[in-house]
Amino acid sequence: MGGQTAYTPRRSVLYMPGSNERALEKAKTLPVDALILDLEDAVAPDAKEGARENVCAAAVSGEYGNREVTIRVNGTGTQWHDADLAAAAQAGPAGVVVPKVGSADEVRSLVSALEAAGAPEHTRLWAMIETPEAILNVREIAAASPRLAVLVMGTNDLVKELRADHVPGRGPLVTSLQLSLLAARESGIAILDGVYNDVKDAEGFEAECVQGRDFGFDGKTLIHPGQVEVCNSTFAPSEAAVADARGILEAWEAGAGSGVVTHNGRMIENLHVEIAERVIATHDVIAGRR
Ligand SMILES: CC(C)(COP(=O)(O)OP(=O)(O)OC[C@H]1O[C@@H](n2cnc3c(N)ncnc32)[C@H](O)[C@@H]1OP(=O)(O)O)[C@@H](O)C(=O)NCCC(=O)NCCSC(=O)C[C@H](O)C(=O)O
Ligand SMILES: [Mg+2]
Repeated sequence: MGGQTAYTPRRSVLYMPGSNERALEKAKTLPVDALILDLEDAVAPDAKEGARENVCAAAVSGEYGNREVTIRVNGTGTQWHDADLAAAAQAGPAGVVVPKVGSADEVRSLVSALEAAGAPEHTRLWAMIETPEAILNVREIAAASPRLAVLVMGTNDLVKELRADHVPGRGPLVTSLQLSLLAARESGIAILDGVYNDVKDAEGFEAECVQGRDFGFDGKTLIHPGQVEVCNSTFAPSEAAVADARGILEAWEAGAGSGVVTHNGRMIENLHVEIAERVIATHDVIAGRR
């Protein structure tokens, strides 16, 4: 496990309430990599059924271009879960996002339910990691099914459950974020960082994007269109990183056969070449989307 797979851009993954038809429309014009059309926390109980119809119609519409469209259903055990999951499976989005997943058994039973409801093969499970139970089981969760493609951190619920606070630097969450990252990388699946709630705090948001990128997240979940551009550029290789990667590959080729060379005074071994190749491949995929 943990081998390199083809890069799917998920730098910016925007939530929008399934009940907000204006937002569903606006999303067609936003430069996001993926969308999470929400039926859970952002939708009031009496709006759930209408929202379910909206998000399924959006998922089958084919109007979102190369954006990955996913549907977040209500959690296992809620009164809406079964109908949400069945409708989402039929709509066949890229992913069905399930909140508050707690165990590997739950992953397997969600996958069985998706298959029983006729979900097409391309519809993958995205599991939200946002409870103490999930953190303590995250290694087994990440490895539970080949249909599980993405872990999504739910840092609002996690802060609530831990009785922690949202603080700059996210000290109270670091252990949970890193355990989840370890689990995702071991199983070779993607992992997305949680949302930043203060949509007016551009500086704090950028700092959290940089932190998530430096930790190793593939991208970040977002709640507002104003967060998209910074997120996209933070989670893409910078021009300097691409130039450096090209330099590493050239230096390696020039020193063909030797197990170690230098580039800009730094030691380069095979593992640095693999990193450089990943940077270039990531850059090429992102450049191809423009
Ligand atoms: C946070 C918001 C409620 C702010 O809404 P509002 O004040 O209306 O924003 P603006 O007036 O600045 O909006 C400007 C235009 O942008 C559109 N818009 C706003 N948000 C979105 C969006 N998410 N997707 C698409 N389009 C959006 C507005 O319609 C305006 O358009 P226009 O009128 O044409 O100019 C709001 O941003 C919002 O609802 N965000 C999403 C909230 C959400 O989905 N929350 C649930 C997930 S977060 C979570 O809980 C994760 C996890 O479970 C955890 O535990 O952490
Ligand atoms: Mg949550």
